[in-house]
Amino acid sequence: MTNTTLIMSRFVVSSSFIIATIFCLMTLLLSSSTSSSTTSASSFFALAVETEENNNNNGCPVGSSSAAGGACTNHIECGVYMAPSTVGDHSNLGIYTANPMKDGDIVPYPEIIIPLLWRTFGDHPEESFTDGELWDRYIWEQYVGGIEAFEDFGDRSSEKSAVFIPGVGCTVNSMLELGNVDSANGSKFDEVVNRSSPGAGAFTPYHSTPTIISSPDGFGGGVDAGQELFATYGDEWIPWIPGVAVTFNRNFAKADKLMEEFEDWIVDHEDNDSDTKSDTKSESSEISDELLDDMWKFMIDFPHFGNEKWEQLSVLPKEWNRERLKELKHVKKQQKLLLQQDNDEKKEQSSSPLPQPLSASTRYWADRGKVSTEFLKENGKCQDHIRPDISKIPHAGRGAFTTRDLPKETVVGYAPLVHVAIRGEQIFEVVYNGESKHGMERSEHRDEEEIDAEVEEDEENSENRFTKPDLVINYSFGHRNSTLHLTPYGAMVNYINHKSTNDGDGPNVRVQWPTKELVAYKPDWLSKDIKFLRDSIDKIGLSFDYVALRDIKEGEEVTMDYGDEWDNAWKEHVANWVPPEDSEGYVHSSNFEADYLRTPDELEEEPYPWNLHTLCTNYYSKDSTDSYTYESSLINKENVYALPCQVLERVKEGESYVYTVEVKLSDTETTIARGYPNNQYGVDLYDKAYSQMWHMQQAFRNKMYIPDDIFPENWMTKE
Ligand SMILES: C[S@@+](CC[C@H](N)C(=O)[O-])C[C@H]1O[C@@H](n2cnc3c(N)ncnc32)[C@H](O)[C@@H]1O
Repeated sequence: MTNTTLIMSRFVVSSSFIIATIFCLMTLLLSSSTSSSTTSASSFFALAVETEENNNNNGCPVGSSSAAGGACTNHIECGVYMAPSTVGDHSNLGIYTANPMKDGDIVPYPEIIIPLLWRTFGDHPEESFTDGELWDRYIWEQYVGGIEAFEDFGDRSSEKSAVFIPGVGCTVNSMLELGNVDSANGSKFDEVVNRSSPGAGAFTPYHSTPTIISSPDGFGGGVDAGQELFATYGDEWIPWIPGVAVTFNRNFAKADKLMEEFEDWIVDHEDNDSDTKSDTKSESSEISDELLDDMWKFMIDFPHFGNEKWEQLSVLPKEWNRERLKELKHVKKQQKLLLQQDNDEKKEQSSSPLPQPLSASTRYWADRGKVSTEFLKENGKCQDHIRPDISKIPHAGRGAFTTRDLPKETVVGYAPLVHVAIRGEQIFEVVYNGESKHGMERSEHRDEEEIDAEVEEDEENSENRFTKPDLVINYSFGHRNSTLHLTPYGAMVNYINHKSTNDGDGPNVRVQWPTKELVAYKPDWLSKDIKFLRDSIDKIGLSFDYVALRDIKEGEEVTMDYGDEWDNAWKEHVANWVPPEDSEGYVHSSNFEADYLRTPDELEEEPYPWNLHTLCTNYYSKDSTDSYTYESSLINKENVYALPCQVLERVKEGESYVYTVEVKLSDTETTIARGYPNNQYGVDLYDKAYSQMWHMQQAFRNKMYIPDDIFPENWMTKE
């Protein structure tokens, strides 16, 4: 195989060439084979994953698991697990439900969304080509979570700001046709505290982004216990991880076609063979299972990387046997039957949609995506021991609360850590440059001179310029003697608030390195140096267990000690806090209620809160009287362009109002247009860019500190 790989990778060949080559080889092999062997192969639908890692349980008996201290504990019930993925030989993590769930059910529990300003989506910062590159795999575009556009004017529909969605959002894998959840379906906005609170802007206002079960057709309207949850990343996303199925829909169809050809070839061969030995239609015409197996392996392992990618090879079932052949015949028969019924029904003018049988390759991967609950208990980490709610700690925002009684030593939460090794202190710095359009520059993309030149051009903005760490810092770990920066992405752990060890009975959890090697935890990384971490960007290698320090009762708030530095910084922040002048009169648009948009006269009497303003689209055209009128046929949902505007007049039409607006096209040019509806495609009220609390200059920023006793000395790069 290695030689074949070398030779074939030098040629550009087509997939039909591969198949032809394989079939020729098969013919050659067959002509010299004895075909009486009937080696029984494992069932085609056997769950390979169930058997592979069952023994890896730290010596704990089945039905119990290793707690943080290495002791075996009885199992505590759990509904959602993070465990080695069924996608690609357990090379990454996946999210599983331990219970059957119906379409429409919400996977526990909805997460926060942390908006990122230090980088834009799809715009990989050049300087951090290695260090920080790992982040590429853990961000989404802002529209996924329903985050508003950050710029005031311009294209509001396709601004590509990046967001970080811990939990399912970061972990879920993609299996296109097998997508069984809608992940990160918008979010809610709630700043929880007032602008005058010292907690203002110190945590994300975007929360409650749900993952909703949405199983594909043919799967019975839900998912079974042990099912890996799959999102749909989109057609351009290809996980080029060795051994991973490249899951474009079109590949399932192509894979089925290849399997059909393979099957036809076998049937032909066996028929021909028995024809030539027509007197005895003997067993010997059957191709041996062993040979079938070898040929199949040869086909699926055929090198398909490089310029020519035969993605369909990656979704072929990994095992082959006669059962598989029968399955394929069955699927084809059913499909034929349905097609026939469909035609008959069409003739009868019936419109009832017919269920489609799953294609053979789809069926294979669907079954592969399921594991036993034992597997989850033994290899997974529970993700629903805690749930979010408003914290009981003043000014802290949301917090994490236990969903069940959790004995001491329970791993209450688990989080893989996205690391930035050397540039951890600079990479997240954001330069704010005022509060208007292009008011903020992302330092990662701009050099200082470029920013200075722009600021000089705009004296007004230079006064408002300030630099501040991005919000994600408050959700990340560091150490005073190191540049390393670790951001956890386990479900719910980002809700855990601080409680000092010196405060009352102290916190009830602490972070610890896991007790054994895991897909996302390599214990030998603890003895590597910081340069090794900088250059290790293919995979996550560090994780934290959040371990119960004592028995925790259901409903208790979970807290951990963020470290003395954090505690002191927060106390100093509170002591020095002076509510900003603009906290008076600030109302976020989500809390602002008005029956209609106001005219200039009305605004004089009753202005909007200072942070709100109206923006209009340019969907208008000239009518017969040479005046401009709103034209709904011009709506382009892909590109909703916003311009500054003011309402001049309002007319009641039915239950709602239509508006005459003055749209500002440039500094010198305006247009007056009639008939605007009050919505995002017409005229609407928006928060001014960077007016939300998390952009406040005064907002608290501080990373959490990794306890000294677990921080390796070799990572200490600073005095
Ligand atoms: C990892 S987040 C915790 C979740 C956060 N409370 C939220 O609502 O998203 C850390 C941030 O929570 C807030 N926080 C955590 N513990 C706190 C405490 N004891 N007092 C005040 N604020 C706290 C701070 O804003 C801190 O930067």
